[in-house]
Amino acid sequence: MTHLIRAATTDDLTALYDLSKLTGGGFTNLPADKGTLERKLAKSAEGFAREGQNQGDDLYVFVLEDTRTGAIRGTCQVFGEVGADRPFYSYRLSTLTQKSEELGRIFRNQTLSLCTDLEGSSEVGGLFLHPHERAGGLGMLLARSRYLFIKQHRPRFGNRVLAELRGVMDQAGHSPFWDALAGRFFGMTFPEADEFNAVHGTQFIADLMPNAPVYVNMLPESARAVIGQPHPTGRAALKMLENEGFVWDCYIDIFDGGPTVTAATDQIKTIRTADWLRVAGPIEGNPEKAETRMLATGMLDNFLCCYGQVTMTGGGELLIDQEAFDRLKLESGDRVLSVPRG
Ligand SMILES: CC(C)(COP(=O)(O)OP(=O)(O)OC[C@H]1O[C@@H](n2cnc3c(N)ncnc32)[C@H](O)[C@@H]1OP(=O)(O)O)[C@@H](O)C(=O)NCCC(=O)NCCSC(=O)CCC(=O)O
Repeated sequence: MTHLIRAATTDDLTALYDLSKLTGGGFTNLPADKGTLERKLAKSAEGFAREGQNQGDDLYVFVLEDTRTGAIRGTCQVFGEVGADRPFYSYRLSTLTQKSEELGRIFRNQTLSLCTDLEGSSEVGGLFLHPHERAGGLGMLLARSRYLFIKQHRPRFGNRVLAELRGVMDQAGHSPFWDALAGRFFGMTFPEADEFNAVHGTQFIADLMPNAPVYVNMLPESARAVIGQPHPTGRAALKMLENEGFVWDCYIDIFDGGPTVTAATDQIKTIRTADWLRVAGPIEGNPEKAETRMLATGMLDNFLCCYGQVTMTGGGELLIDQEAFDRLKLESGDRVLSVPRG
Protein backbone atom coordinates (compact mmCIF):
# COMPACT_ATOMS: atom_id res chain seq x y z
CA MET A 1 0.00 0.00 0.00
CA THR A 2 2.75 2.39 -0.87
CA HIS A 3 1.13 4.05 -3.88
CA LEU A 4 -0.56 7.43 -4.01
CA ILE A 5 -2.60 9.19 -6.70
CA ARG A 6 -2.05 12.90 -7.03
CA ALA A 7 -2.53 15.67 -9.60
CA ALA A 8 0.16 15.60 -12.29
CA THR A 9 2.42 18.63 -12.56
CA THR A 10 4.64 19.89 -15.36
CA ASP A 11 7.54 18.20 -13.54
CA ASP A 12 5.98 14.82 -14.41
CA LEU A 13 6.56 15.33 -18.16
CA THR A 14 9.55 12.99 -18.48
CA ALA A 15 7.89 10.27 -16.40
CA LEU A 16 4.68 10.52 -18.44
CA TYR A 17 6.65 10.43 -21.67
CA ASP A 18 8.44 7.27 -20.46
CA LEU A 19 5.05 5.67 -19.69
CA SER A 20 3.63 6.74 -23.05
CA LYS A 21 6.45 4.86 -24.82
CA LEU A 22 5.29 1.65 -23.12
CA THR A 23 1.73 1.85 -24.49
CA GLY A 24 2.81 0.46 -27.85
CA GLY A 25 1.30 3.47 -29.63
CA GLY A 26 -2.23 4.22 -30.72
CA PHE A 27 -3.23 5.50 -27.31
CA THR A 28 -4.99 8.75 -28.19
CA ASN A 29 -4.93 10.34 -24.74
CA LEU A 30 -1.33 9.38 -24.00
CA PRO A 31 0.64 9.84 -27.21
CA ALA A 32 4.39 9.28 -27.18
CA ASP A 33 4.92 12.88 -28.24
CA LYS A 34 6.62 15.17 -25.75
CA GLY A 35 5.14 18.40 -27.14
CA THR A 36 1.59 17.05 -26.93
CA LEU A 37 2.13 15.75 -23.41
CA GLU A 38 3.58 19.09 -22.38
CA ARG A 39 0.48 20.87 -23.71
CA LYS A 40 -1.76 18.38 -21.92
CA LEU A 41 0.03 19.00 -18.62
CA ALA A 42 -0.27 22.76 -19.12
CA LYS A 43 -4.02 22.43 -19.83
CA SER A 44 -4.38 20.19 -16.78
CA ALA A 45 -2.61 22.76 -14.59
CA GLU A 46 -5.08 25.39 -15.89
CA GLY A 47 -8.02 23.10 -15.08
CA PHE A 48 -6.84 22.47 -11.53
CA ALA A 49 -6.19 26.20 -11.04
CA ARG A 50 -9.47 27.43 -12.54
CA GLU A 51 -11.73 29.18 -10.09
CA GLY A 52 -15.47 28.61 -9.88
CA GLN A 53 -17.44 25.44 -9.54
CA ASN A 54 -19.13 25.20 -12.94
CA GLN A 55 -18.57 22.59 -15.63
CA GLY A 56 -15.90 23.54 -18.16
CA ASP A 57 -13.66 22.29 -20.93
CA ASP A 58 -11.06 21.18 -18.37
CA LEU A 59 -8.58 18.34 -18.41
CA TYR A 60 -7.35 16.80 -15.16
CA VAL A 61 -4.30 14.52 -15.40
CA PHE A 62 -3.35 12.33 -12.44
CA VAL A 63 -0.32 10.18 -11.73
CA LEU A 64 0.22 7.12 -9.56
CA GLU A 65 3.37 7.57 -7.49
CA ASP A 66 5.28 4.89 -5.61
CA THR A 67 5.92 6.87 -2.45
CA ARG A 68 8.96 4.73 -1.52
CA THR A 69 10.87 5.75 -4.64
CA GLY A 70 8.97 8.73 -6.05
CA ALA A 71 8.63 6.83 -9.36
CA ILE A 72 5.53 7.40 -11.49
CA ARG A 73 3.94 4.03 -12.25
CA GLY A 74 0.63 4.94 -13.89
CA THR A 75 -1.66 7.72 -15.02
CA CYS A 76 -5.30 8.55 -15.75
CA GLN A 77 -7.34 11.51 -16.93
CA VAL A 78 -10.74 13.17 -16.63
CA PHE A 79 -12.23 15.68 -19.08
CA GLY A 80 -14.79 18.09 -17.65
CA GLU A 81 -16.88 18.51 -20.79
CA VAL A 82 -16.60 17.02 -24.26
CA GLY A 83 -17.92 18.99 -27.22
CA ALA A 84 -17.48 22.36 -25.49
CA ASP A 85 -15.20 24.03 -28.04
CA ARG A 86 -15.72 21.72 -31.04
CA PRO A 87 -18.33 19.12 -31.94
CA PHE A 88 -17.91 15.72 -30.35
CA TYR A 89 -18.94 13.24 -33.04
CA SER A 90 -19.96 9.62 -32.61
CA TYR A 91 -21.72 7.12 -34.82
CA ARG A 92 -24.99 5.84 -33.37
CA LEU A 93 -26.00 2.36 -34.43
CA SER A 94 -29.74 2.29 -35.12
CA THR A 95 -32.19 -0.16 -36.63
CA LEU A 96 -34.51 0.67 -39.53
CA THR A 97 -37.24 -1.91 -40.11
CA GLN A 98 -38.98 -2.03 -43.50
CA LYS A 99 -41.63 -4.43 -44.74
CA SER A 100 -42.75 -5.25 -48.26
CA GLU A 101 -46.33 -6.61 -48.44
CA GLU A 102 -45.76 -7.75 -52.04
CA LEU A 103 -42.65 -9.76 -51.14
CA GLY A 104 -44.09 -10.77 -47.80
CA ARG A 105 -40.76 -9.97 -46.21
CA ILE A 106 -39.53 -7.80 -43.42
CA PHE A 107 -36.00 -6.39 -43.31
CA ARG A 108 -34.23 -4.94 -40.32
CA ASN A 109 -31.32 -2.84 -41.46
CA GLN A 110 -28.76 -1.28 -39.20
CA THR A 111 -27.48 2.20 -39.94
CA LEU A 112 -24.66 4.28 -38.56
CA SER A 113 -25.63 7.94 -38.13
CA LEU A 114 -23.20 10.72 -37.33
CA CYS A 115 -24.35 12.51 -34.18
CA THR A 116 -23.21 14.80 -31.38
CA ASP A 117 -25.57 13.27 -28.77
CA LEU A 118 -22.83 12.87 -26.18
CA GLU A 119 -21.69 16.49 -26.02
CA GLY A 120 -21.91 17.97 -22.54
CA SER A 121 -20.75 14.69 -21.03
CA SER A 122 -17.59 14.37 -18.98
CA GLU A 123 -15.05 11.75 -20.01
CA VAL A 124 -12.64 9.38 -18.31
CA GLY A 125 -9.64 8.19 -20.32
CA GLY A 126 -5.90 7.93 -20.59
CA LEU A 127 -5.78 5.06 -18.10
CA PHE A 128 -2.39 3.36 -18.09
CA LEU A 129 -0.56 1.30 -15.49
CA HIS A 130 3.07 0.21 -15.86
CA PRO A 131 3.04 -3.45 -17.02
CA HIS A 132 5.08 -4.51 -13.94
CA GLU A 133 2.39 -3.19 -11.58
CA ARG A 134 -0.62 -4.97 -13.11
CA ALA A 135 -3.14 -7.35 -11.52
CA GLY A 136 -2.55 -6.08 -7.97
CA GLY A 137 -5.39 -3.59 -7.55
CA LEU A 138 -3.51 -0.49 -8.72
CA GLY A 139 -5.38 -0.34 -12.05
CA MET A 140 -8.58 -0.24 -10.05
CA LEU A 141 -7.17 2.47 -7.75
CA LEU A 142 -6.25 4.62 -10.76
CA ALA A 143 -9.57 4.11 -12.54
CA ARG A 144 -11.75 4.64 -9.46
CA SER A 145 -9.80 7.60 -8.07
CA ARG A 146 -11.32 9.65 -10.90
CA TYR A 147 -14.82 8.94 -9.68
CA LEU A 148 -13.84 10.10 -6.19
CA PHE A 149 -12.38 13.27 -7.75
CA ILE A 150 -15.66 13.80 -9.64
CA LYS A 151 -17.67 13.30 -6.42
CA GLN A 152 -15.38 15.72 -4.61
CA HIS A 153 -16.00 18.38 -7.33
CA ARG A 154 -19.42 17.32 -8.63
CA PRO A 155 -20.56 20.71 -10.11
CA ARG A 156 -17.51 20.71 -12.41
CA PHE A 157 -18.83 17.62 -14.22
CA GLY A 158 -21.79 16.75 -16.42
CA ASN A 159 -24.66 14.41 -15.65
CA ARG A 160 -23.19 11.74 -17.89
CA VAL A 161 -19.67 10.31 -18.08
CA LEU A 162 -18.35 8.52 -21.16
CA ALA A 163 -15.30 6.42 -21.93
CA GLU A 164 -13.99 5.52 -25.36
CA LEU A 165 -12.35 2.15 -25.85
CA ARG A 166 -9.94 1.50 -28.63
CA GLY A 167 -11.42 -0.50 -31.51
CA VAL A 168 -10.06 -3.64 -33.12
CA MET A 169 -6.97 -3.45 -35.31
CA ASP A 170 -4.47 -5.97 -36.64
CA GLN A 171 -0.83 -6.45 -35.61
CA ALA A 172 0.34 -3.87 -38.14
CA GLY A 173 -2.08 -1.31 -36.70
CA HIS A 174 -4.63 -1.44 -39.53
CA SER A 175 -8.28 -1.04 -38.58
CA PRO A 176 -10.87 -2.89 -40.69
CA PHE A 177 -13.49 -0.28 -39.72
CA TRP A 178 -11.25 2.59 -40.81
CA ASP A 179 -10.35 0.87 -44.08
CA ALA A 180 -14.02 0.31 -44.94
CA LEU A 181 -15.37 3.71 -43.91
CA ALA A 182 -13.43 6.80 -42.88
CA GLY A 183 -10.25 5.74 -44.68
CA ARG A 184 -12.04 6.11 -48.01
CA PHE A 185 -12.45 9.84 -47.42
CA PHE A 186 -9.04 10.80 -46.05
CA GLY A 187 -6.33 9.36 -48.25
CA MET A 188 -4.50 8.16 -45.13
CA THR A 189 -3.88 4.73 -43.67
CA PHE A 190 -5.12 4.13 -40.13
CA PRO A 191 -1.61 4.33 -38.59
CA GLU A 192 -1.04 7.66 -40.39
CA ALA A 193 -4.41 9.03 -39.30
CA ASP A 194 -3.82 7.71 -35.80
CA GLU A 195 -0.55 9.56 -35.46
CA PHE A 196 -2.07 12.76 -36.84
CA ASN A 197 -5.05 12.37 -34.53
CA ALA A 198 -2.93 11.90 -31.39
CA VAL A 199 -1.20 15.21 -32.00
CA HIS A 200 -3.92 17.33 -33.65
CA GLY A 201 -7.18 15.79 -32.35
CA THR A 202 -10.07 14.29 -34.28
CA GLN A 203 -11.37 17.53 -35.78
CA PHE A 204 -9.96 16.74 -39.24
CA ILE A 205 -12.00 13.55 -39.27
CA ALA A 206 -15.16 15.30 -38.24
CA ASP A 207 -14.61 17.98 -40.91
CA LEU A 208 -14.25 15.49 -43.74
CA MET A 209 -16.51 12.67 -42.60
CA PRO A 210 -19.57 12.12 -44.81
CA ASN A 211 -22.61 12.89 -42.67
CA ALA A 212 -25.20 10.78 -44.49
CA PRO A 213 -26.19 7.60 -42.61
CA VAL A 214 -24.24 4.51 -43.62
CA TYR A 215 -26.02 1.17 -44.08
CA VAL A 216 -24.06 -1.45 -42.13
CA ASN A 217 -24.97 -4.04 -44.78
CA MET A 218 -22.91 -2.09 -47.29
CA LEU A 219 -19.75 -2.49 -45.22
CA PRO A 220 -17.55 -5.56 -45.70
CA GLU A 221 -17.87 -8.35 -43.13
CA SER A 222 -14.43 -7.47 -41.66
CA ALA A 223 -15.73 -4.01 -40.68
CA ARG A 224 -19.19 -5.18 -39.58
CA ALA A 225 -17.61 -7.72 -37.22
CA VAL A 226 -15.75 -5.07 -35.21
CA ILE A 227 -18.52 -2.50 -34.72
CA GLY A 228 -18.71 -1.83 -30.98
CA GLN A 229 -15.93 -4.35 -30.23
CA PRO A 230 -13.03 -3.23 -27.99
CA HIS A 231 -9.44 -4.03 -28.86
CA PRO A 232 -8.45 -7.13 -26.84
CA THR A 233 -6.02 -5.07 -24.74
CA GLY A 234 -8.93 -2.89 -23.60
CA ARG A 235 -10.86 -5.73 -21.97
CA ALA A 236 -9.60 -5.06 -18.42
CA ALA A 237 -10.51 -1.37 -18.79
CA LEU A 238 -13.96 -2.29 -20.13
CA LYS A 239 -14.53 -4.76 -17.29
CA MET A 240 -13.74 -2.07 -14.75
CA LEU A 241 -16.10 0.37 -16.48
CA GLU A 242 -18.86 -2.25 -16.51
CA ASN A 243 -18.27 -2.91 -12.81
CA GLU A 244 -18.99 0.79 -12.27
CA GLY A 245 -22.25 0.55 -14.22
CA PHE A 246 -21.14 1.89 -17.62
CA VAL A 247 -23.10 0.42 -20.53
CA TRP A 248 -22.77 0.42 -24.30
CA ASP A 249 -25.69 2.38 -25.69
CA CYS A 250 -24.90 1.84 -29.40
CA TYR A 251 -22.41 4.71 -29.72
CA ILE A 252 -19.13 3.97 -31.48
CA ASP A 253 -16.01 5.89 -32.37
CA ILE A 254 -16.25 7.29 -35.91
CA PHE A 255 -12.56 6.53 -36.33
CA ASP A 256 -12.11 2.83 -35.47
CA GLY A 257 -15.61 1.59 -34.53
CA GLY A 258 -14.61 0.98 -30.87
CA PRO A 259 -17.37 1.24 -28.24
CA THR A 260 -18.13 4.45 -26.37
CA VAL A 261 -19.69 3.49 -23.04
CA THR A 262 -21.64 5.81 -20.78
CA ALA A 263 -23.05 6.07 -17.28
CA ALA A 264 -25.22 8.58 -15.44
CA THR A 265 -22.65 10.32 -13.23
CA ASP A 266 -24.49 9.91 -9.95
CA GLN A 267 -25.17 6.22 -10.65
CA ILE A 268 -21.47 5.31 -11.10
CA LYS A 269 -20.91 2.72 -8.37
CA THR A 270 -17.91 4.41 -6.74
CA ILE A 271 -19.68 7.78 -6.76
CA ARG A 272 -22.91 6.28 -5.43
CA THR A 273 -21.33 4.28 -2.64
CA ALA A 274 -18.52 6.53 -1.40
CA ASP A 275 -19.15 8.34 1.89
CA TRP A 276 -17.62 11.41 3.43
CA LEU A 277 -16.41 10.43 6.88
CA ARG A 278 -14.65 12.34 9.57
CA VAL A 279 -11.16 11.15 10.53
CA ALA A 280 -10.62 10.47 14.21
CA GLY A 281 -6.88 9.91 13.78
CA PRO A 282 -4.30 7.23 12.98
CA ILE A 283 -4.83 3.66 14.17
CA GLU A 284 -2.80 2.86 17.26
CA GLY A 285 -1.30 -0.63 17.29
CA ASN A 286 -2.36 -3.36 14.87
CA PRO A 287 -6.12 -4.00 15.06
CA GLU A 288 -7.41 -7.30 13.68
CA LYS A 289 -10.58 -5.97 12.18
CA ALA A 290 -9.04 -3.36 9.88
CA GLU A 291 -10.58 -3.20 6.41
CA THR A 292 -8.91 -1.95 3.20
CA ARG A 293 -10.65 1.07 1.72
CA MET A 294 -9.97 3.64 -0.95
CA LEU A 295 -9.55 7.03 0.65
CA ALA A 296 -9.47 10.45 -1.02
CA THR A 297 -8.98 13.94 0.30
CA GLY A 298 -8.10 17.44 -0.84
CA MET A 299 -9.48 19.73 -3.51
CA LEU A 300 -8.23 20.23 -7.08
CA ASP A 301 -4.42 20.03 -7.27
CA ASN A 302 -4.33 19.00 -3.60
CA PHE A 303 -6.42 15.90 -4.36
CA LEU A 304 -4.81 12.73 -2.99
CA CYS A 305 -6.07 9.16 -3.08
CA CYS A 306 -4.71 5.82 -1.87
CA TYR A 307 -5.66 2.54 -0.22
CA GLY A 308 -5.63 2.49 3.55
CA GLN A 309 -6.45 0.14 6.41
CA VAL A 310 -9.33 1.55 8.43
CA THR A 311 -11.50 0.82 11.43
CA MET A 312 -14.49 2.77 12.73
CA THR A 313 -14.83 4.36 16.14
CA GLY A 314 -18.08 3.88 18.03
CA GLY A 315 -18.99 7.43 16.96
CA GLY A 316 -18.76 6.57 13.24
CA GLU A 317 -15.38 8.23 12.66
CA LEU A 318 -12.48 6.65 10.79
CA LEU A 319 -9.22 5.46 12.24
CA ILE A 320 -6.66 5.10 9.45
CA ASP A 321 -3.33 3.26 9.38
CA GLN A 322 -0.44 5.60 10.09
CA GLU A 323 1.17 5.27 6.65
CA ALA A 324 -2.00 6.15 4.73
CA PHE A 325 -2.77 8.88 7.31
CA ASP A 326 0.63 10.46 6.62
CA ARG A 327 0.52 9.85 2.87
CA LEU A 328 -2.82 11.68 2.62
CA LYS A 329 -1.44 14.50 4.84
CA LEU A 330 -4.44 14.12 7.15
CA GLU A 331 -5.14 15.69 10.50
CA SER A 332 -7.68 14.53 13.04
CA GLY A 333 -11.04 16.12 12.25
CA ASP A 334 -10.50 16.19 8.45
CA ARG A 335 -13.11 14.66 6.17
CA VAL A 336 -12.20 11.96 3.66
CA LEU A 337 -14.12 10.24 0.91
CA SER A 338 -14.10 6.54 1.65
CA VAL A 339 -15.27 3.55 -0.36
CA PRO A 340 -14.71 -0.21 0.09
CA ARG A 341 -11.89 -1.64 -2.01
CA GLY A 342 -14.48 -3.75 -3.85
C1 LIG B 1 -6.36 -0.98 -17.75
C2 LIG B 1 -5.31 -1.26 -16.69
C3 LIG B 1 -4.97 0.01 -15.97
C4 LIG B 1 -5.95 -2.24 -15.64
O1 LIG B 1 -5.03 -2.57 -14.66
P1 LIG B 1 -4.74 -4.10 -14.30
O2 LIG B 1 -4.28 -4.78 -15.55
O3 LIG B 1 -3.84 -4.14 -13.11
O4 LIG B 1 -6.19 -4.58 -13.91
P2 LIG B 1 -6.62 -5.89 -13.14
O5 LIG B 1 -6.73 -5.50 -11.70
O6 LIG B 1 -5.73 -7.04 -13.49
O7 LIG B 1 -8.05 -6.16 -13.75
C5 LIG B 1 -9.10 -5.24 -13.65
C6 LIG B 1 -10.40 -5.99 -13.97
O8 LIG B 1 -10.38 -6.43 -15.34
C7 LIG B 1 -10.53 -7.85 -15.41
N1 LIG B 1 -9.71 -8.31 -16.54
C8 LIG B 1 -8.37 -8.31 -16.64
N2 LIG B 1 -7.99 -8.76 -17.84
C9 LIG B 1 -9.12 -9.07 -18.53
C10 LIG B 1 -9.42 -9.59 -19.83
N3 LIG B 1 -8.45 -9.87 -20.68
N4 LIG B 1 -10.71 -9.77 -20.19
C11 LIG B 1 -11.73 -9.46 -19.32
N5 LIG B 1 -11.51 -8.93 -18.08
C12 LIG B 1 -10.23 -8.75 -17.68
C13 LIG B 1 -10.06 -8.35 -14.05
O9 LIG B 1 -10.63 -9.61 -13.75
C14 LIG B 1 -10.58 -7.25 -13.13
O10 LIG B 1 -11.98 -7.38 -12.93
P3 LIG B 1 -12.59 -7.95 -11.55
O11 LIG B 1 -12.06 -7.06 -10.46
O12 LIG B 1 -14.07 -7.83 -11.73
O13 LIG B 1 -12.06 -9.35 -11.45
C15 LIG B 1 -4.06 -1.95 -17.27
O14 LIG B 1 -4.40 -3.24 -17.75
C16 LIG B 1 -3.43 -1.16 -18.40
O15 LIG B 1 -2.69 -0.19 -18.17
N6 LIG B 1 -3.68 -1.60 -19.63
C17 LIG B 1 -3.05 -1.04 -20.85
C18 LIG B 1 -3.67 0.27 -21.23
C19 LIG B 1 -5.17 0.23 -21.47
O16 LIG B 1 -5.70 -0.67 -22.09
N7 LIG B 1 -5.81 1.26 -20.91
C20 LIG B 1 -7.24 1.47 -21.07
C21 LIG B 1 -7.48 2.24 -22.29
S1 LIG B 1 -9.16 2.73 -22.45
C22 LIG B 1 -9.29 4.18 -21.60
O17 LIG B 1 -8.34 4.78 -21.20
C23 LIG B 1 -10.70 4.63 -21.31
C24 LIG B 1 -11.23 3.90 -20.13
C25 LIG B 1 -10.86 4.51 -18.79
O18 LIG B 1 -10.13 5.50 -18.75
O19 LIG B 1 -11.35 3.99 -17.74
